[in-house]
Amino acid sequence: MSEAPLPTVLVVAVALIDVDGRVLIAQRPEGKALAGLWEFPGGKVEPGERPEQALIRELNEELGIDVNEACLAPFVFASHAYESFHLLMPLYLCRRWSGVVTKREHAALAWVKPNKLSDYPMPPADAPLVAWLRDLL
Ligand SMILES: Nc1nc2c([nH]c(=O)n2[C@H]2C[C@H](O)[C@@H](COP(=O)(O)OP(=O)(O)OP(=O)(O)O)O2)c(=O)[nH]1
Ligand SMILES: [Mg+2]
Repeated sequence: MSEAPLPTVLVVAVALIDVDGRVLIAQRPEGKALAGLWEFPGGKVEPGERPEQALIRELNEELGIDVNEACLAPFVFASHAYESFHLLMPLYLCRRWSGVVTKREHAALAWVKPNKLSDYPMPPADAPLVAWLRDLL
């Protein structure tokens, strides 16, 4: 018997890295799926957008910062089957942006050393990403 087909949803996310090598994570707000869990900033790619454009838009909406496309380095990706969709999520690295990181849409923000990321509950799709950051950053 074959499984019911699930839509694949493309979500782009970023590990913003500060001068001390800490990574920004953000807590999903009440009322959204996976509320209370910590995520990498980003969001769904909308029709007609390139992934990098979508990420630049999301970083402006969510954090109030401006990122140059040349400063987004593809890193690793998550591929995870949720109950109702399959998540495909490239994670970029970014060490340069302009503006001040501001909490606009999340419940909280935290700058965290890669080896401490596992202290924060994250969506199941993110576990491999945390391991890559810890091992490769
Ligand atoms: N941004 C982000 N999303 C993640 C991560 N891990 C993970 O499973 N997701 C999932 C949660 C959501 O199902 C989806 C992102 O969707 P979202 O609802 O936050 O998208 P969005 O920012 O475009 O927000 P919205 O306008 O649709 O409300 O990806 C992660 O680390 N970062
Ligand atoms: Mg988002």
